Amino acid sequence: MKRVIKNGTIVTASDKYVADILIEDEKIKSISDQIDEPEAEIVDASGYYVMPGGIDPHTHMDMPFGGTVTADNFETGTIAAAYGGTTTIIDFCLSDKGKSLKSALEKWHSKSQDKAVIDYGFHLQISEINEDVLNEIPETIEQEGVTSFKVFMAYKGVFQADDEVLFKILVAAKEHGGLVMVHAENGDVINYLTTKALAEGKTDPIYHALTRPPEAEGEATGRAAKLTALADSQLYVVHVTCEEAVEQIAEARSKGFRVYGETCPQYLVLDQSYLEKANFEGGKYVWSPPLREKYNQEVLWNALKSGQLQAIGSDQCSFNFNGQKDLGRDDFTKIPNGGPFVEDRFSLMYSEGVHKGRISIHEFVDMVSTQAAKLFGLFPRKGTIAPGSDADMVLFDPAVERTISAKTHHMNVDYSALEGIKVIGEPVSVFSRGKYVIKDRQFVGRPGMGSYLKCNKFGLKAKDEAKATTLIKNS
Ligand SMILES: NC(=O)NCCC(=O)O
Ligand SMILES: [Zn+2]
Ligand SMILES: [Zn+2]
Repeated sequence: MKRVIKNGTIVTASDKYVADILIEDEKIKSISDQIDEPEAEIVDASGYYVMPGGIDPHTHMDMPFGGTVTADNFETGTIAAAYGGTTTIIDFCLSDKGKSLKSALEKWHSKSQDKAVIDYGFHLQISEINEDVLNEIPETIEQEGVTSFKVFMAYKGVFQADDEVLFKILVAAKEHGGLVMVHAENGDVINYLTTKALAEGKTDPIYHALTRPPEAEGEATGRAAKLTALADSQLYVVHVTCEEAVEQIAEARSKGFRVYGETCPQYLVLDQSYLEKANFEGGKYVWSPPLREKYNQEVLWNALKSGQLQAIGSDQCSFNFNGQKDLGRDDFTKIPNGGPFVEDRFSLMYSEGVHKGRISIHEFVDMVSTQAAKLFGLFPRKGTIAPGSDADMVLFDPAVERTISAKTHHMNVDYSALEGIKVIGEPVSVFSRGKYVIKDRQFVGRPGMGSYLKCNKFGLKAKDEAKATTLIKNS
């Protein structure tokens, strides 16, 4: 099957130009001023940006957490992702203590295959380390194509791992070409503060934020960065929310350590005051790390612009307000942590970032797609528009104005944490490996059309290389 996307404005992390794109089977075959292919189907992209499909490096689909299971699974979650312009997710596979890493991956494959409508890879969460786990890591990287390992420094008694586990994983990752990811909050301090708050009768959602202070995130981020330096390894800090954490990442990077960071749209547009909404409405905004005081938003935008943070993940982890979030109506620690963002990540970043003049359109593409492809071993198959790359593309209308609402979103969740926020720009059509998933704003894909992606080993200094390439091109 051949398709030509005509007259669109192609935008990548480094370039913007009008040209035609020939798609043959699943790949981009060629890009040229004018492509005339008599047998090809023509797609008119005049007036649209043609951008690489979004890559969301942080999702939790069909994940058991907080005594319940996320509202979105790999089918509903990836359909929503596709509506939002995302063509690849990298989901967190949870491993069980005492069981093999292979069995965890098998479980995640059975949750996702036949369901996902876009391509997907896995990060593997690890909370214990022993000889068996260490022996499985090389095979996990080489054969399973899982090259990133997640350690939670918080959620005491559930996922939390100690520094010995983190350090051993950092050493193993260095040796075998993996990238270690951390949820950086000091879980022991948080455990003390939450227990104390409950004993004092402080049960409302706002105490979720007040018992997880930014210092606890900054401390854990700095500790993880220092252990990374000691192991001469590589680290990706997920969902960075505050000045205290950004400072630690910037300091490590200034010393030349391979420390990378991600933030999420929710931390750029919402703040701690949302947790104070009356009638338990604040429970809708409970996730970890928590929303912060507003000044942190500018800190995060600046960190993205200056390259201290590289990528944008959604941290999609949806729970219904009715029946799930309300498990914690009388005790904020029982509110399942997480929010629904996979559908809005791409458009929100365009609208708040590019439309409002905070970032360039190239920085936008870099943050929502290219950097994740580079850091997680998918580039250049994913994350760009170039001959030989997968034909994962978004036709994006930058002129549409719309309002985010649970009434119109496609996530399987009964509220939107972004309800009422106006955005400029909308994905009109979305291609996954050359096939329409979204055509003229309608889902036309089918469950199972997404493929599992084996990721390549970590490539050193992905961000720095990207910057160097841009500088050479612009000079
Ligand atoms: N973020 C959150 O509250 N839930 C998902 C799990 C995690 O990323 O910490
Ligand atoms: Zn986390
Ligand atoms: Zn997460």
